[in-house]
Amino acid sequence: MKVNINGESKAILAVWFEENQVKLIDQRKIPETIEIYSAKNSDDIYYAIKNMVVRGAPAIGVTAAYGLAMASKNMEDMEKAVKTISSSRPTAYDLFKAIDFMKANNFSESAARRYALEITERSRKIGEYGNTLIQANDHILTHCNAGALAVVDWGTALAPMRIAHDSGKKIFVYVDETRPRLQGAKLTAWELQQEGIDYSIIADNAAGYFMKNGDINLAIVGADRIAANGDFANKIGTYEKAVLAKVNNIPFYVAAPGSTFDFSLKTGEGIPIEERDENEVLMVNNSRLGPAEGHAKNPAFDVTPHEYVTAFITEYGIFRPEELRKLHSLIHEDLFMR
Ligand SMILES: CSC[C@@H](O)[C@@H](O)C(=O)COP(=O)(O)O
Repeated sequence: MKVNINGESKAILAVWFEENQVKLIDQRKIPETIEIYSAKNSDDIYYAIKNMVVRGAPAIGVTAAYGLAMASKNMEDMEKAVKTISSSRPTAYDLFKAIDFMKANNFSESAARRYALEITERSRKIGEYGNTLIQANDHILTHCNAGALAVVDWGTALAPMRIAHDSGKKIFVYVDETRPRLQGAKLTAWELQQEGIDYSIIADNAAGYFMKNGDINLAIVGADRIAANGDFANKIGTYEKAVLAKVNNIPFYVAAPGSTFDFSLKTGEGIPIEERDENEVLMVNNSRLGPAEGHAKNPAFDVTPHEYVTAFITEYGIFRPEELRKLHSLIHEDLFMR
């Protein structure tokens, strides 16, 4: 991704491996500053994923892959390292896919590097397929952050927008602020700004207003886990946006690589939904909302039923929910995904 550092445009990745450390852009600090977090063992990897130094399903997977390669080089107890890293967050399937990939490849550094390269290249392909769905002057809604920060580069939902913009299509993006962690307002807005793509941040409860007024004509979001029937988990608030899109006849696309599809689950009912600390909801800029004794509920994801999805944009092409069997066979035949 392009990043402006002291007036100079530089290309950087969200996650990389250097001198036996896993390097992460600290996403808790964006957009204020670009700081690098260096993970030196599997406990650091656990901390980084759990506390969202790194977040976004594919980026979590790549971090786990590098983390296991690092742990193996450091002669950590690998059973313990796998257990620690897999307990960091429950919802994104990419985490478990990456751990299985590393187990099957003896936790080697070359395997982790290959995993990262594959995921990055696949998200670029998602961008190319997704670009075919975007017309000049489209006004596109997105939720949370499914951009380069959430992968390694390119993104999933944002990759089509970046490629459309680079190919000269003028587009405008409506960015849901995405309470409580504000991935939209902080991360997506920052990425679009770096890329020179026009956008406005909107309050989480404003999408219906803009859809009804005809201001939004397309929605693209990412996913954390997609079941065999196309029900999918994504950041809390995605479900209501999908329902609103259907009511307003707005196409609603989900962009995700093969590593996010969990075909062992028939429907979205079995997707584990992470419940995070209530203080993420209660505390805003270090001040507390509501009464001192008040409590909050904080599910990090919701599940959108497949009937609200127009199609899935993947590195294998674009598939309507009723075509997911075909995608299942393609993923099954793909040696990297096995
Ligand atoms: C390409 S990222 C896809 C999803 O992981 C993304 O939309 C999302 O919901 C991220 O949630 P987060 O809690 O920030 O990890």
